[in-house]
Amino acid sequence: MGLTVRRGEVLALDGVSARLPAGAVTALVGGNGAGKSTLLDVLAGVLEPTSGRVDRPAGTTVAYVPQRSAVPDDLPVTVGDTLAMGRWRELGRWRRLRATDHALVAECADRLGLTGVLGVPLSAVSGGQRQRALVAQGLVARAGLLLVDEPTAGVDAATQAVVLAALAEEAARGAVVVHATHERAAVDRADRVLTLVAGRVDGDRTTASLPAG
Ligand SMILES: Nc1ncnc2c1ncn2[C@@H]1O[C@H](COP(=O)(O)OP(=O)(O)OP(=O)(O)O)[C@@H](O)[C@H]1O
Repeated sequence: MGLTVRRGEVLALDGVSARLPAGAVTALVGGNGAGKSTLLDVLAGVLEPTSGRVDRPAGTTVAYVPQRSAVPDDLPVTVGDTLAMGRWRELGRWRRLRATDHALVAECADRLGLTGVLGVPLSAVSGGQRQRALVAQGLVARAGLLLVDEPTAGVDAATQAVVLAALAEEAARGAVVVHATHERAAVDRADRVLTLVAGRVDGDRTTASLPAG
């Protein structure tokens, strides 16, 4: 990669190189402004790097779950709609869900404990349920590269556990899973930890070699 991103006066990423393995969950850590969201944006292809490039196998599909705070609370959609949107990229223009798509939505809703609220407006469920709905949308996409920005921020321990288990299952399916986090529990559950400090990689290691505490 060797990614550099200039945002105004700031070098949000400053020569970032990393290998993101398939079949593993990589936690992206670092303080506020370290460049985590910027790196996810670049990996997702929604932000062009100033220099460097992302090498990914041809045909790799990408699902990007942004921070919950980046999604308006009052979107006029149900939880079920939110999950179904995860199929849109594959369905193309008419977005008519097939039986297999409905089955995938139902399966991911079940995995994230959302079956009972599929018909409820996204604006009427709790913050934790909204977070799970966004993650479920990412799972529904069945992408080769799943990028998730702070999926366990501001949710209770039970929801954190459900979300982290779902990410681990996606990796077990063979996906590259990368999520930005500030939560210790999320770092502990990850297979790899990539640490950013001021836009540079400050550590790229398996969790086994992380200091305790
Ligand atoms: N849209 C933008 N325009 C200009 N500068 C930006 C923009 N988004 C981020 N930045 C700057 O880029 C740098 C990296 O920000 P980024 O959001 O990637 O960090 P982060 O590690 O995700 O932080 P946080 O933990 O606070 O979410 C920061 O200095 C930030 O101010």
